[in-house]
Amino acid sequence: MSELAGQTYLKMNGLGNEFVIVDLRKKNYAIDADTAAKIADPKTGPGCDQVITLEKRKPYEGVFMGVWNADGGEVDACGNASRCVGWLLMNDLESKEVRFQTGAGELHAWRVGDKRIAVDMGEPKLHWREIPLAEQMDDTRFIDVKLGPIDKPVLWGPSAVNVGNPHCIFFVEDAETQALDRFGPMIEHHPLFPERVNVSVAQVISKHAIRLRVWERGAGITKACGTAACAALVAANRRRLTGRKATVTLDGGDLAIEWREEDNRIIMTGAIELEGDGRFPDNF
Ligand SMILES: N[C@@H](CCC[C@H](N)C(=O)O)C(=O)O
Repeated sequence: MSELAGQTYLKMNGLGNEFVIVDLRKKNYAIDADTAAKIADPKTGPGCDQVITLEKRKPYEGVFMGVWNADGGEVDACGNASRCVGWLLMNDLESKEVRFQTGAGELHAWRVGDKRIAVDMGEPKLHWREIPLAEQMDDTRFIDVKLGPIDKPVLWGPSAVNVGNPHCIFFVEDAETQALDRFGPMIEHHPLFPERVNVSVAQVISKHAIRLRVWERGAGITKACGTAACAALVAANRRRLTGRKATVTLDGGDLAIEWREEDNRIIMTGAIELEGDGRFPDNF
């Protein structure tokens, strides 16, 4: 039996990217990788793509948002969960904006509609050491990695961007036909990415529209990935394929992404959904 037995949780999603959110701010325990994986697996818990914890975590001031992938690994950033947590905290505080902490730094979220939230996701990191890559690549707009079997590559030369977590983005003519379920895991575990990587295929529709499908590190294909949408817009703009503002269409819906020229920060705007609450069973 774990310390979560009897504890309540919320189910939320951002464009179908599913979260179980556990509020541990008044508890004196944290979750670990095994517990996160047990919560995320629908055979043993409520099931989700990411487990999100709200914590008082030292040395952070204020509320800390913990992000745990379905495989149990803890990571630093989650765009869709940031909108969900922003919405929850703003409701708690009866406020129109809020700041909270993550492993990737402080985030600022504000309300732009009833269940529509904007988040300042910070500045992208573009140097190969910051992605991180295992070897020097001076131009992260086009890195030397192949998607598919070494002797018969299907795609090659993605961009790499870190937006609090590592992303690699392949620009393709048709995102729908890419076998992301086959190639996603190969690239996620490619030795060029020492912390593994989130893998996207991006189809540029126009200067202001991108179609994106994502294989998430530690979670597989999800209906939407907010940080991937941010990374894709940055990569597309660096390749002069789009402007600095675009609608990114994921399987679960649209995100508006802007990479601001004046301060280099990425603003992500999109919907959130509250599905309901639940309680971990007494024998959890
Ligand atoms: N779904 C998230 C990203 C979650 C973390 C990611 N899988 C990673 O391992 O970095 C999003 O909306 O950004």
